[in-house]
Amino acid sequence: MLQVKNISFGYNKNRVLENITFNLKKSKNLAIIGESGSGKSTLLKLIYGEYDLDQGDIFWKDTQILGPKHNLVIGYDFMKYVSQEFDLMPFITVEENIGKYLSRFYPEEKQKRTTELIKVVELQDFSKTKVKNLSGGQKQRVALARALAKQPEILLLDEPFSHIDNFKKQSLRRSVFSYLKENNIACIVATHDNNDVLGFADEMLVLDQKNIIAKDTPQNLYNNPKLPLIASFFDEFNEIDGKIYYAHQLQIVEKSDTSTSWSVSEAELLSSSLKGVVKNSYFNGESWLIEVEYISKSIFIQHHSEIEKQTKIQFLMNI
Ligand SMILES: Nc1ncnc2c1ncn2[C@@H]1O[C@H](COP(=O)(O)OP(=O)(O)OP(=O)(O)O)[C@@H](O)[C@H]1O
Repeated sequence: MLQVKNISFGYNKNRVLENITFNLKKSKNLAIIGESGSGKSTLLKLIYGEYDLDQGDIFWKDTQILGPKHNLVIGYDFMKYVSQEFDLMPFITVEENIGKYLSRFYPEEKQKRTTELIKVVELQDFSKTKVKNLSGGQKQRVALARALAKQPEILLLDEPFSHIDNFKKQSLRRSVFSYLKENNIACIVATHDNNDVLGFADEMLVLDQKNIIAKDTPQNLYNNPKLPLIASFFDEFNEIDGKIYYAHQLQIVEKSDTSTSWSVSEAELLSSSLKGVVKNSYFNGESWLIEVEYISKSIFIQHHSEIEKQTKIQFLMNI
């Protein structure tokens, strides 16, 4: 188990993180989210032992994680860190980069593991390509495979799929996160992308103003976002009368047919609805996002079709 106990840290006198405490159990997946500059990468680096803490302790099982003041070489065998800079060897191939981290005393085993890892990151067509000739996203995948080569007990991932195109992203996420679960590897993922979290993370930790402001399952935080910062991570949202509503939780009231008058049940609905004027419609794939002016501010409502600008509409909170 990882134990982060009351740690504080600043690069200079200004603190970046203050009194951070949390645990992570074996083979669990924890996502760290927060605005740019909130300290996500710094927290991963501290857990990796890249810096000395100003205060507090970090343990993986019984081993205390110590920074450069105490360790000549940064890092521990049981932990791997994939940073936003991939730090690969450019002049050798993908399989050689991965193989560097595997024992050369068992060549057959080494080849088998390399092939397995290349498959996990879906780079089969590039195994013999020199890393310098790869795209940013392909390099990111090599860095992931290399981190997995030595079977870490815990993996720290900083924006792990940020350079990967949308075609590949979702299948790669499934492949990598299933591999981690099957091999009981704990992981901490710092991310801006809710797709890295929903469906994969067991828990989510939200950093803001140097502190942890929430820690819960993605489901609980999604269903009950106590703060705009949390809701904004998941989806387009609105604050109405101090309450948070996702765009899909608001509903534009429509007539059921082309008749000019409202039915009795529709009229009932209308009596509890709010009024606004359409400012814009944005195509969103499955639906449209309708921007509506409501009491001099914009709110966003998910709707099945485009609505002409300046149309007067009525809408309901539909939860
Ligand atoms: N090496 C450094 N020296 C001084 N300050 C730093 C250093 N690295 C980061 N910082 C500062 O520490 C704060 C936290 O940065 P960090 O990179 O941890 O944030 P982040 O949440 O990972 O951001 P992003 O989402 O943009 O990657 C920022 O204010 C940043 O400017």
